[in-house]
Amino acid sequence: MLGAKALDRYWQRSTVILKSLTSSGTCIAMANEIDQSICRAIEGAKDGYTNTTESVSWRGQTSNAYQEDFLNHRHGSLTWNCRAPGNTGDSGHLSIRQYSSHCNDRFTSKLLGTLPQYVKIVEVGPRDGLQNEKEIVPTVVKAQLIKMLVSSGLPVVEATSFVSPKWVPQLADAKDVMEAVRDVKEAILPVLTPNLKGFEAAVAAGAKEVAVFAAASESFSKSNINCTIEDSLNRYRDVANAAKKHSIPVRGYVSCVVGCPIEGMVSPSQVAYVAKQLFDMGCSEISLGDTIGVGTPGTVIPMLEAVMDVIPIDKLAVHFHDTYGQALSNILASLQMGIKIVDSSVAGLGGCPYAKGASGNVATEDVVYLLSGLGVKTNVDLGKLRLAGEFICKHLGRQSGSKTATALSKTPAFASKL
Ligand SMILES: CC(C)(COP(=O)([O-])OP(=O)([O-])OC[C@H]1O[C@@H](n2cnc3c(N)ncnc32)[C@H](O)[C@@H]1OP(=O)([O-])[O-])[C@@H](O)C(=O)NCCC(=O)NCCSC(=O)C[C@@](C)(O)CC(=O)[O-]
Repeated sequence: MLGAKALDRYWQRSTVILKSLTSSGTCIAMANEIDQSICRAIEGAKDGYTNTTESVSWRGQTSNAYQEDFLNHRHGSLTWNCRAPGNTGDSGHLSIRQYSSHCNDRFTSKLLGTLPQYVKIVEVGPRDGLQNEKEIVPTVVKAQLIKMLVSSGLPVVEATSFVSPKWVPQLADAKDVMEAVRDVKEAILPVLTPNLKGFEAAVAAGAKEVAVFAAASESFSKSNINCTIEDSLNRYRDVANAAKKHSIPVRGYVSCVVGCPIEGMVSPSQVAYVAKQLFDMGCSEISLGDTIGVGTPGTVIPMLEAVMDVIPIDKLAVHFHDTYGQALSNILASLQMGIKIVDSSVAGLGGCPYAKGASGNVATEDVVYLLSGLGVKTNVDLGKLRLAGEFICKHLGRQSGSKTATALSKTPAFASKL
């Protein structure tokens, strides 16, 4: 017998475990653990182990029955697609099942609900990532990073910010960065603009899309952009009106959608209010930022519910930082609610200079891996994306913040099959 029966049994067991973990917010980490166990077992089987100690394990519980079935299927190859339960595919191919909303699986479809077929990833590494670096990254490196990210298939790569160089010296070369990527046509390269001055400079530098950034917390607004929420909304109305004249789309960010580094918890109604103001002034997309990464599905879901009451869901994006390791859980919860746009940062670069303690954004590599496992299309080539991550990490002299990139760099044989 091939290993498919065992996989079916194993998959069913895994989904039951996942169900019990959903409320704890740790399901994704655990799911990855299960996936990796399966992959290790398969790799062991493929390498022809007869006496391997590798087996599927779950919190110390191991099942040799699964191991035996894997081992029986020694020459199987790894394919990434979605198959109905019981369908083992061509003989000689062991299928690691991916969930997709089309899968008619007893447990996975019930647990995960209907997920989008395609998710647009908005890469924010060159802006949100590099704005927080101690060392100023040379323009040529920034431009190379943007080009590598675009070549991986990312549809949107936020390139830089036209903010005050006194406030964010790391991005003082915004004009030069735009000049260096002028020939990039395959992706949209939006830039942040905090006011009309920034907008005009961005347009002069060739920006075709801009973003404004408000906050749901009064204290954060003051520390980030030196004005109240209402004053910022007035500035952004000016930017939105000017952008209309140039037919330039404006993305609106709301920061601190769950918590604020100064004020603590932020109410969903306050987030909905600021988001609606941005939407009403003409922002074509609203990105909801958990700036300090404190959210869990327990706080993110009510926040999204409040915003979805006032803004169409297809206009909403989520932007999670991974300070508490909750970003992937939050993304899954958001997808289950119908969100189709996710912000992330290559190698998990990032943080906000005005949000003490905020760690990097969720890593794009991890998001792509998650979505691929769920059968959700992104059109991003994980191999090329990893190269972009390696490139910038090498320049910064540090390890990647992406678990996926780190794991794949240690298992090149597995990486080559993705
Ligand atoms: C908003 C300001 C400009 C107000 O700064 P201010 O000091 O209150 O502004 P001001 O109007 O008094 O001007 C002060 C000086 O800045 C200049 N200035 C004024 N505007 C610009 C401009 N656009 N570009 C270049 N220069 C500018 C202006 O000309 C003047 O120059 P001076 O006369 O002293 O030589 C400042 O606070 C600022 O630039 N803040 C940016 C902060 C920032 O970039 N934070 C990070 C991005 S937000 C984020 O990361 C969160 C997000 C989006 O990722 C989502 C999430 O995670 O939640």
